[in-house]
Amino acid sequence: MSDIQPTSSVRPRLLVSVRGPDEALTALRAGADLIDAKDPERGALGALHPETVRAVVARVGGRAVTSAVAGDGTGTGIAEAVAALAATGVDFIKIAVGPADDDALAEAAARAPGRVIGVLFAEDGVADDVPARLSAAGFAGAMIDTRGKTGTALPMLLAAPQLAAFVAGCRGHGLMSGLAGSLGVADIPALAGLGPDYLGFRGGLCRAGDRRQALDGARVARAVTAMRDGPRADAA
Ligand SMILES: O=C[C@H](O)COP(=O)(O)O
Repeated sequence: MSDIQPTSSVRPRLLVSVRGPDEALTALRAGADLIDAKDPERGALGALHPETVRAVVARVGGRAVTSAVAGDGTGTGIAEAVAALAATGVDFIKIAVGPADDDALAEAAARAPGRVIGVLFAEDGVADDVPARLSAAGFAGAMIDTRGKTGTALPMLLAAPQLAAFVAGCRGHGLMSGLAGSLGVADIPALAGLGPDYLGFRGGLCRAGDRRQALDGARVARAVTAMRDGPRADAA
């Protein structure tokens, strides 16, 4: 289990979503901090087969934090999916938490204690009580992503004060916080200044900016540089 925990770290880490072990190696070699296994052919939270996730974990070999999405369903089905992914050895499992009730969230989190991250979609808005609910359910973190992957980036859907309030709420409840959603390297300075634990990317780091094409190691490296040289939350 890698060491990423909710911290007051002023510089966010870079999460890169990959579709398999080869892309995981590309992201790792370019300097990504979190390698996130997901199927870009199946929407914002498309789950890969557990054996593919296991292969990603093996290829990363502990050199970065790993995560995998369990799908965008909710309820008891998601609890089984969490258990299946937990068995692959992946560090964190991401699930959609939109319509789920607190009992379903707690059941899902209990299948991988301290390893489940709740994903909210910006299009649905972010209620103020989400960090408290997820923390009470036993989640390790929360992130905001975009459901629609047609190029409308997160900052076009939620204003900086809303994102900052979400990040602060997560930190106040001991949750890791992540921001993602059709982001590009140019989005890094403003979002890094809000103090999230990580920023998530795929499409903006793929060839032609198309999340369904291959991950581009040079673009990942540019994002790593921008994250490293960008503003710090305490400079905000
Ligand atoms: O978790 C990461 C995001 O889903 C990345 O996907 P995107 O940059 O293509 O929106």
